[in-house]
Amino acid sequence: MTLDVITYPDAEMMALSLADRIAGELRQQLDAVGPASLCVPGGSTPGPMFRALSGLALDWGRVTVLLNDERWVPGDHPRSNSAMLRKTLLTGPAAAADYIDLYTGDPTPEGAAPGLSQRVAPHLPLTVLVLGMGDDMHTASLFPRAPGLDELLSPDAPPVMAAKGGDEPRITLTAPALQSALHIHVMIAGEKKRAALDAASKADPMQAPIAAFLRDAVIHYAD
Ligand SMILES: O=C(O)[C@H](O)[C@@H](O)[C@H](O)[C@H](O)COP(=O)(O)O
Repeated sequence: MTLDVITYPDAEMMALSLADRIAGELRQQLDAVGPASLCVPGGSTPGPMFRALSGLALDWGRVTVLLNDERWVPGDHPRSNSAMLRKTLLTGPAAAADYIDLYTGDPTPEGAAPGLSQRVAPHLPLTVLVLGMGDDMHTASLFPRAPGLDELLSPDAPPVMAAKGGDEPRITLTAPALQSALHIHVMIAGEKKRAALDAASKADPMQAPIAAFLRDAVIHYAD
């Protein structure tokens, strides 16, 4: 598979330029179609892009924001992706966005998944999807060879399911929900991830889950 890769001179350029591009895609949806949805990764790479995006002029009140996935920890936990998002994206003008928090406080992600599927379904297809990738080629909480990965990748999967394979229990959007997006961006930094992405482009999604999204994605890369 040939990858559509944009290589930036540095991480700051990647953050600013991707933030601009995403704002343009959301504006286009808001102007021409109706309410927009923006689904974003956790992890450490996207913080600077989120800070840039949060300050851009947009009718944020008509945008729904949600994470690709969440670790099953409370919102004040150091591992909470929501905590990171509240500090970086859901601030300034972007604080007006509607935020779907994937951590519900239920004892298990399995118990919360059906309710979250109902909450997320009206926002599909996603307008803009941004994905990150781990060195192991996982994306969202779709981990290589994890128990139940085949169900998360199935075209019949509900929008949200519990996931295994990370350090703690997780909840994740499934492959069909993520693949619904009108615009898909993969954001990676560092040579190790670039090499992993090249390997993933030749691999099966069960071994390299990011592969399920590469055909329709624009890859944004900085060293
Ligand atoms: O909660 C998570 O772990 C993420 O949503 C995950 O899919 C992330 O995007 C990658 O692990 C990359 O993370 P880094 O940007 O920290 O390398």
